[in-house]
Amino acid sequence: MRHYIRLQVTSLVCLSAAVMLTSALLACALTLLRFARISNAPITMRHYIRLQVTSLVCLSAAVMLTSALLACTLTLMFASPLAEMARQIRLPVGLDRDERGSVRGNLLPEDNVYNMAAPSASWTLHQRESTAKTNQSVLIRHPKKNDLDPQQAPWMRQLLPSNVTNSYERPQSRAPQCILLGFAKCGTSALLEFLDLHPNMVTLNWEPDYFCDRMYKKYDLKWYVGRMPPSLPGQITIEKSPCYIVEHDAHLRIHAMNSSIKLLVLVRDPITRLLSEHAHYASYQHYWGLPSQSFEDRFYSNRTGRFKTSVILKVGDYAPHFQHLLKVFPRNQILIVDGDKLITNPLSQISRIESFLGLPHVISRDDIYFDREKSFYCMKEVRSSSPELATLLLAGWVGVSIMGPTKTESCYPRTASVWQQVNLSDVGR
Ligand SMILES: Nc1ncnc2c1ncn2[C@@H]1O[C@H](COP(=O)(O)OS(=O)(=O)O)[C@@H](OP(=O)(O)O)[C@H]1O
Repeated sequence: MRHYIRLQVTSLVCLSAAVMLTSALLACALTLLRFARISNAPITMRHYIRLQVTSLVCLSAAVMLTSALLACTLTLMFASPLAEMARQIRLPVGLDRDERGSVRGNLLPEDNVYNMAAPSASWTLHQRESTAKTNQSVLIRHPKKNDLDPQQAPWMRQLLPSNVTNSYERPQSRAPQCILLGFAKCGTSALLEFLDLHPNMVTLNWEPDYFCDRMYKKYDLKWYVGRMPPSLPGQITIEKSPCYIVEHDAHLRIHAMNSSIKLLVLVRDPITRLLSEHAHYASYQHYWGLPSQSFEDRFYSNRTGRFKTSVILKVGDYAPHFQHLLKVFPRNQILIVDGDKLITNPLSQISRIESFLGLPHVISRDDIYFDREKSFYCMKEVRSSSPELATLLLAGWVGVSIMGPTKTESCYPRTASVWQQVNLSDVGR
């Protein structure tokens, strides 16, 4: 706290000095200019030019000094909360902090740092073979130099005082080394929350959908990487976007970003999945006061006596999606997680994921409990991922420096409320 107050006071002193110096230099420049204009004394051309030049030099000096002092002030203001964040960020297993805040210990084995190699030369051919849309163009973006490099936030590095954090413990946004591709309504949100309990995993708590058409056409890789929560080396960044598994171009795009990435795919009994999706839509209709649509109305055509070829139905037809995914990625980079077991025995699936990612088995029975009312396993404690940079900067600006991990009980609340709003007789149960 003392250190923080000292930093804030110093930054304020810098700011005041900047303001005073600028005013003094501006006043000087203006006086000289004015003197040159109104002086009745006979003034030679040489004299006049000298005056003008001196005033211009004064003005430039004022601008330069102000910028330097402002930069200094901002650095001091932001450095403290950033350093605080660096101190509080969860350390991956294998690293420890000593009482002075420095990091000690060995990083995880090499195979945890997945290779971000550029796609192989054979990729273009492979791409043509694997996509069914041979005569359509598919937008694939290969990483450009520095796209995936977390060191590309030099301004953040500079803001971190080197005596507080050493070079490799600085939290940075990194491209995910693992992606949860879907399927929607199979428990993807709950799974990600469970995984966030692991100190070596950092999860993004919203769905960027980056590799799906809608976003991919708008944003580049730098944007995507920049959205990832800050992590330390040895920590695996994970994001989930259920559109990736059903949009086959997304498989190609992910491969183009990182051909050795690890992928998780969560599946569940397709009928339960479908009912869940129906319940989800029904709850929205209910919420917006729209007429409710029965399961049959949504999926079954009385006219043709057949199921409608609905996108929602196609999602649960898992096979074609896996077929395509396996054309793009080798089987050993994909882990299929059982969504039904995730509900009854989450630890069985979490443990498989820990092994798959080469991480120590850390998440245990002590981290979760069964909530009878919700009929789901919940987390005893949520260790929040690192705060988003924007929040951090804002916090720094208003002088809030203490941002510890939040400790709250968390349970995924959606289910019970959703199902209550749906008449199950509608869905033939
Ligand atoms: N632990 C735990 N807590 C709560 N919910 C759990 C859990 N494990 C799995 N599930 C199931 O997750 C279903 C929602 O799936 P998703 O998170 O993939 O939905 S979404 O695609 O993000 O909308 C959700 O489906 P519904 O029950 O239909 O809501 C749950 O059945």
